[in-house]
Amino acid sequence: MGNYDALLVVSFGGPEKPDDVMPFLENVVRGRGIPRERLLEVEAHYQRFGGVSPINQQCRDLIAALAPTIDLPIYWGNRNWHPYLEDTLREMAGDGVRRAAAFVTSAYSSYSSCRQYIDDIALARAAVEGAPEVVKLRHYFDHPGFIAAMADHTREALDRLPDGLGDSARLVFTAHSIPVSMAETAGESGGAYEAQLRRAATLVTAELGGDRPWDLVWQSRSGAPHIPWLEPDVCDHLPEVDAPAVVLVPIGFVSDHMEVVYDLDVEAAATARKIGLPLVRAATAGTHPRFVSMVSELLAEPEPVACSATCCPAPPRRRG
Ligand SMILES: CC1=C(CCC(=O)O)c2cc3nc(cc4[nH]c(cc5[nH]c(cc1n2)c(C)c5CCC(=O)O)c(CCC(=O)O)c4C)C(CCC(=O)O)=C3C
Ligand SMILES: [Fe+2]
Repeated sequence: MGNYDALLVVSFGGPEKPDDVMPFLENVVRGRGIPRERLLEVEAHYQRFGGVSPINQQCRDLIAALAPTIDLPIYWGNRNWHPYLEDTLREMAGDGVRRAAAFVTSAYSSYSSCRQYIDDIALARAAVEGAPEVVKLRHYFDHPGFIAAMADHTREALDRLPDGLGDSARLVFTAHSIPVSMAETAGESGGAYEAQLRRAATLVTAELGGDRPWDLVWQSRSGAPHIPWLEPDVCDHLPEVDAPAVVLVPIGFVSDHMEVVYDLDVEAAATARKIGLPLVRAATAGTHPRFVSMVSELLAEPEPVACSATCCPAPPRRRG
């Protein structure tokens, strides 16, 4: 069992009022060559929800659910918005925390979903005198707690379909698209992001019993149009589905993010309506009791071996 004196929940961060949106987006895309038009489009998604991303409240809810289950003080720091990791680490140092376990709200290997969190934790630690040591907990995409939560939510979604469609509905798992070059180098030997997503989808489907067919597709593509990203996009895939109904399973996200409430619940839902395809979206893991208890199980495991220095390498930086 790891010898920790605090739990640090590490997340992406998101805006909480209209004026936060552009500064938040600028933090996210700094040096990443994201076209201005894409940024303005994404800004509109956030403004449609009053400039509030669901992600921060999801983090607060998770921490509230974790508190009674974990015998450690719990802190919260984000990469891209308040509360920033650096501020949280300063608070932890002031409280005398020496060694914290980090639970990152991203289950998979890739630069964006793992290495970038590790790098940002290291940068924040370097800026804080006496910062605690931070041990990142292992990837949990295949942990029985995450799988049970997603299987439960998938079952609930199947039950929400109109009469009789549950048995023949196709499961369409979705995850954030990433550049093909990032996917090819994900993990210790490449391809880990997609392989882990396929593994999680396989485990969730197995838990539902039978041999229900499923697909893994992508969403929320960003970047310049000439750079290849993982395909197909969920909206291009739906018209190709040869089944009377679909349950979308956002296996790539552990809680509701703007990508879930806009890209799936608005865009993909509109696509399905247009083609007359009954579609429901499974809930994200969020504060499902098995997902919550998974965190204390991870804390009780032997300390994880850190990723090697060459795991999930950074893509080349563009424009400063
Ligand atoms: C793999 C992955 C995850 C899953 C792992 C994880 O959960 O961390 C994830 C999560 C998230 N991504 C988020 C938001 C954004 N991601 C962007 C851009 C990008 N994402 C990428 C990948 C991922 N992103 C990539 C390769 C880019 C291109 C720029 C770059 O190379 O970095 C942009 C720029 C605008 C645009 O979309 O073009 C935004 C606003 C939010 C917050 C949502 C909210 O507010 O609720 C969350 C949780
Ligand atoms: Fe993203």
